[in-house]
Amino acid sequence: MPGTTLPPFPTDVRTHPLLVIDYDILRTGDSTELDRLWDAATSIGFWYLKNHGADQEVSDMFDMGAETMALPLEEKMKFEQGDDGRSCGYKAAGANAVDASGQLDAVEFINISKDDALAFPNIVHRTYPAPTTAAIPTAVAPFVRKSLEINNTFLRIFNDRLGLPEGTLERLHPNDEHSGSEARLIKSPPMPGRALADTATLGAHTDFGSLSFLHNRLGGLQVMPPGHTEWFYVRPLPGHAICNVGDALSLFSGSILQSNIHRVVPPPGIQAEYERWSLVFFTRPGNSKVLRAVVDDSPLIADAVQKRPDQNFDTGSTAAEWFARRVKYQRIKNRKVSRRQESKKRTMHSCLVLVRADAVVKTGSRDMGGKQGYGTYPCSGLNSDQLESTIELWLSCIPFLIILHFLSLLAVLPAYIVEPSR
Ligand SMILES: O=C(O)CCC(=O)C(=O)O
Ligand SMILES: [Fe+2]
Repeated sequence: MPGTTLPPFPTDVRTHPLLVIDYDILRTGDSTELDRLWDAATSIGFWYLKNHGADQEVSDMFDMGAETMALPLEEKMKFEQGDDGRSCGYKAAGANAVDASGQLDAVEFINISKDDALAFPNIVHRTYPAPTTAAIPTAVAPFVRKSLEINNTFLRIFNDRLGLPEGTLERLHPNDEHSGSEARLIKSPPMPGRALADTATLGAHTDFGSLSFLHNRLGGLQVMPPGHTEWFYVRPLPGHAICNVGDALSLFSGSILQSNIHRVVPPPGIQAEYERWSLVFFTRPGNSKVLRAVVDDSPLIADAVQKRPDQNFDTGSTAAEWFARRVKYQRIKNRKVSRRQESKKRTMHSCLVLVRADAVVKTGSRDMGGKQGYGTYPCSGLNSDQLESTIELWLSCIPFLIILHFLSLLAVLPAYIVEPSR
């Protein structure tokens, strides 16, 4: 809660260190800082950012969040995001699944579209609860503008390092095209003595978009770094944002930039007794942009793609279509399946788990979050939807194969029957 003194992050839990990038130094074009950012973005895809200059905007957003979340649930539900794949709006705790078994999430959040924030008082996508709307000109729009400025700086740097013609990545993320870019304010309830400290409150996932600019105060965020099979906490550092690469940018770059799997669990130790608040800005590609590696414009990306023939670098989907599918699938209501479908899904899930484990072992790379994730399975070159359809197709062929087998037996059987009687 804004203004509350929070207990320190415990020293006895497993954490993963991230590189600290200094935004002030980065903007001067300092080559050491640029190299360090490149190292972070191409290894784990996560880094801390200090001196980002967004402290006031972040603090105003947390105030807006506290007022919005204090509304009665009934009021917040009038602005629910719905089940049709739209992200902006309110999401109540328990509306999303955190894993394939259907375990529910424990966080509530409000997503505010960059398009609504920048067009205010015009409405592009939807309306928001009164305290959110009142804060759009004073808190939300300034936070969105600052976040875009920072993420666009990263895009320009990555553009240069990837050897792309000037402005390529920025043209895939135009500020003035409608997109899924949005600010998200998340609240998790206190979870004192929670027995299932290992149960995610926000399920394991990779971020759909291109870049995320995250601010949290309490622990709970965990990453599974490449080459590991265990979760590590990311220690929150005062005044430092946590930045990460998402699936779309990873795809554009032919997987040179890494989109890493992460999740949120209850804060460790005594911190679990406090409400957990976090704030993210997601930069996502323009709605009309097709999600595919930019091979024609960069020999570096073309080479990276060529070295990964197992991976599909052309989704054939626009950012709008891809994003809507991901959001929709997270909703628990869209996961309700009949008992027959349930067992079929379970079979498919087992297949997916095998394929995913195989992918990690074979390539040393992370999967993109499986059923909750948004990306491709490296060893199959398919995204989770495509992989699921392929497995479904194979499973549906089984009865046909059995009949074929039976018919071929019938064809050879007379010979067997006639033969012995001779
Ligand atoms: O709350 C956090 O620390 C992380 C949130 C997150 O990963 C997300 O909203 O995508
Ligand atoms: Fe995330």
